[in-house]
Amino acid sequence: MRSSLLRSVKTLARPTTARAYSVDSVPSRKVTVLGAAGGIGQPLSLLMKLNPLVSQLALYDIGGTPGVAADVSHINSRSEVAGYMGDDQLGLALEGSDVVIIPAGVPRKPGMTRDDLFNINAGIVKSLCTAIAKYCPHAIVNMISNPVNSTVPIAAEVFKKAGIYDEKKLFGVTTLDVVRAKTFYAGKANVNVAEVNVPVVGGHAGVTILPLFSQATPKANLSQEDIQALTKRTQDGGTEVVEAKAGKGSATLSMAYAGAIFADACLKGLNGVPDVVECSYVQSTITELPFFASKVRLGKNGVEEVLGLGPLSDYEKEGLEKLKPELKSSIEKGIEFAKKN
Ligand SMILES: NC(=O)c1ccc[n+]([C@@H]2O[C@H](COP(=O)([O-])OP(=O)(O)OC[C@H]3O[C@@H](n4cnc5c(N)ncnc54)[C@H](O)[C@@H]3O)[C@@H](O)[C@H]2O)c1
Ligand SMILES: O=C(O)C[C@H](O)C(=O)O
Repeated sequence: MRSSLLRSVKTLARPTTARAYSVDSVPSRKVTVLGAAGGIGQPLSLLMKLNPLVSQLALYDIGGTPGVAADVSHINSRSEVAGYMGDDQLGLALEGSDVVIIPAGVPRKPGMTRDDLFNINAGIVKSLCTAIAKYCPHAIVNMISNPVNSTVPIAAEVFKKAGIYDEKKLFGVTTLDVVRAKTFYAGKANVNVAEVNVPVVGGHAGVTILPLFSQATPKANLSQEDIQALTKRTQDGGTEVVEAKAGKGSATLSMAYAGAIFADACLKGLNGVPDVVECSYVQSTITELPFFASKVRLGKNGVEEVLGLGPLSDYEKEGLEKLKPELKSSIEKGIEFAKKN
C-alpha cells in the first residue's frame, strides 16, 4: 500500500498532462481536509492532491485556506481543489464528501501529554463532527486530532445524538504508530524497511500504543531487551518529535504521510479494492473496551472486518493488560464530554 502511494506520487511527479492515467475507470471521490492550513493540514493536502483516487479536494480551516488551496491547485493532477474558510463555508466544504480527514486543533508542546489537549480539541472536534452529521452524514471520517483515544468516542457520541452514527465509518488514525514501528524495527533488525510489517494495537497515547513485534515480518532474532527498547521508542515516538521541535509543535510531515496512506486505504476500500488492511482505532469487540486499535479490513462501507489480535508474546499480553485502564478512562472522558456538552 505504501509502495502504491509512492508509485502514485512518482507517476504524478512526471511532467505529464492530467490525462496520463485513465480517469474514466476511477470513481469520483470528494475528500475534505478540516484544519487544512495547519502543520499537518498543508502537507496532507499536498499528498491528497497527488492521489489519483481523489477527484475533488476541499480544504477547510478557520483561516489561511485560500492561499493553501490556490497553491496546491496548480499541481497538474486529477483533483479539482477548492479552499473554504470560516463557519459559513464549512457546509460547502463538506457537502458530497466521501472521506473527511480531521487534523484540526492544537498540538502538544514539550512537557504536555496528549490528554492535556482535551480541553481545547474536544470542543473543536465536537463542532466539526456536528457539521459532518449535517452536511455529509455518510462520509468516512479519519480522526487525527488528539487525544485520539477520546476524540473518536466524542465523534461517535455526536453522530449518535444526530441519529447518523455508523460505526463502520469512524476511524482514529493510528497509522503513524505503524509507520514508526516499521522504521524502528527495520533499523534494529537490519532488514529492508519497504518489506516490514508490524501491527500496532490499543490506542494512540503512551502505553496505550502497543506494537506487536512478535508478529513483525520479516522475522528477526531480536533479544527481549531490543524488543522492549523498540516498544518504548514507538510509544514515545510522538514525544521524541515534540521535544526535538522544542515548542514548535508535534509531528506534521510524518503524520501527513501516515494520514495520506490511511486515507488512500479508505478510498481503495470504497472503490472495492480487495484485501485492504490497515491498523486503526475503531469501535471494537475484540477486547472489553468499546474502542480499540487493531488491524481492520476496509471495504465499500468502511470497516468490513475488525481483525483479532493474533498470538501475543507474554510481554505483549502484559502490555495489553497495562494499557486497558488508561484507554478505558480516555474513552469514558470523551463520552462524558459529548453527553454533557
Ligand atoms: N493521530 C496522530 O497520530 C497525530 C499525529 C500528529 C498530530 N496529531 C494531532 O493533530 C492535530 C493538529 O496538529 P498540527 O500540528 O497540524 O497543528 P497546527 O496548529 O499546526 O494546525 C491545526 C490547524 O487546525 C486549525 N483549526 C483550529 N480550529 C479549527 C476549527 N474549528 N475548524 C477547522 N480548523 C481548525 C488551525 O487553524 C490550524 O490551521 C493536533 O491535535 C495534534 O496533536 C495527531
Ligand atoms: O505526539 C503528539 O502529540 C502528536 C502525535 O500524536 C504523534 O504521535 O506524533
